[in-house]
Amino acid sequence: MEIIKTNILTKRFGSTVATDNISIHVNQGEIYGFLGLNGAGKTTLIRMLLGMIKPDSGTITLFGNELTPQFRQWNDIGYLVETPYSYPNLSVYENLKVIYKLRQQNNPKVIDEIIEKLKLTKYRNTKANALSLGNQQRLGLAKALIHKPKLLILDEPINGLDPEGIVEVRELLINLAENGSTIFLSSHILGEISKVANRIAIIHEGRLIKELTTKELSSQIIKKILVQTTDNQKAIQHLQNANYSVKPIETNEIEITNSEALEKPELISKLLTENGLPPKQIFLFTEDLEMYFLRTIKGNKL
Ligand SMILES: Nc1ncnc2c1ncn2[C@@H]1O[C@H](COP(=O)(O)OP(=O)(O)OP(=O)(O)O)[C@@H](O)[C@H]1O
Repeated sequence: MEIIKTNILTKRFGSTVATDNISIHVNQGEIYGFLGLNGAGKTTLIRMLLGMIKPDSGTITLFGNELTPQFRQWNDIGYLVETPYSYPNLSVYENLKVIYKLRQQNNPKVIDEIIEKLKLTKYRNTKANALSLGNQQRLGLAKALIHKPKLLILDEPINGLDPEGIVEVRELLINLAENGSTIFLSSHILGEISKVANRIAIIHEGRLIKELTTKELSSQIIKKILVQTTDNQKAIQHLQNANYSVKPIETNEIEITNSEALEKPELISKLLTENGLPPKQIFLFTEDLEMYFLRTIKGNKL
């Protein structure tokens, strides 16, 4: 079932086209990563999904129902948009109690359950204004999750979290999706999104550039083996005789790109050693995810 569907969604601010004819869909149980540099249009799209701003043109369908003023399923959605806002003079527990009431919940146990889930137990009675940025973010996530929404929309959810917090939130999101929740999350960090999302959309200057599964993304990342020996010219001869595609590169290394070589780099080592040219250096180069991102954006600018 399609939980989110946008159809040629456009929003302008003066002469800036913040989102330009964006059509995407997100299926139930998916973690959908919405990836773009700062200013790409991520928050604008999220604010439209949440009915906070109106598109200039195009439509949004959530849970199969078009988003109009009559839309009634807000309680099925949890969200965290930009810096989470909390009541500064209320404690973590009191802040959550406000949301609990707003969400018309009727089992007070859920407040402490969510506090525990987000590892905020130690800060239960701490005022929001005394929390670290990371714990404010955890409180924001707790507020988004307290009513066990079917759809979770998160704008840069790992902002401010330390590495341990990032891993915890990643595991939490994966667990929620495994239990049937649908998660739409934005980020400008491709490495992070690729660890958690099933599908990824790349947005740049308001336009959807690419939509692909995380598997497809991994197959599009450039990988190669780089070898250095005491006599690269001789080494190239031996490698070519064994049917490897090789070429010398400026860094005094040999580049090998065959998939067999990538799968079994030890065979390269063995071949060269047997021919009296043990590699001085051999390593598997994998394109940095940020490099992939920039390469994709460049390709679409032409
Ligand atoms: N209320 C507004 N008024 C004028 N321009 C806006 C407004 N909101 C967004 N924009 C512009 O629209 C474009 C997209 O902004 P948006 O905040 O959606 O990007 P983003 O991908 O979320 O980036 P960031 O991660 O920096 O928040 C930017 O050029 C931004 O300056």
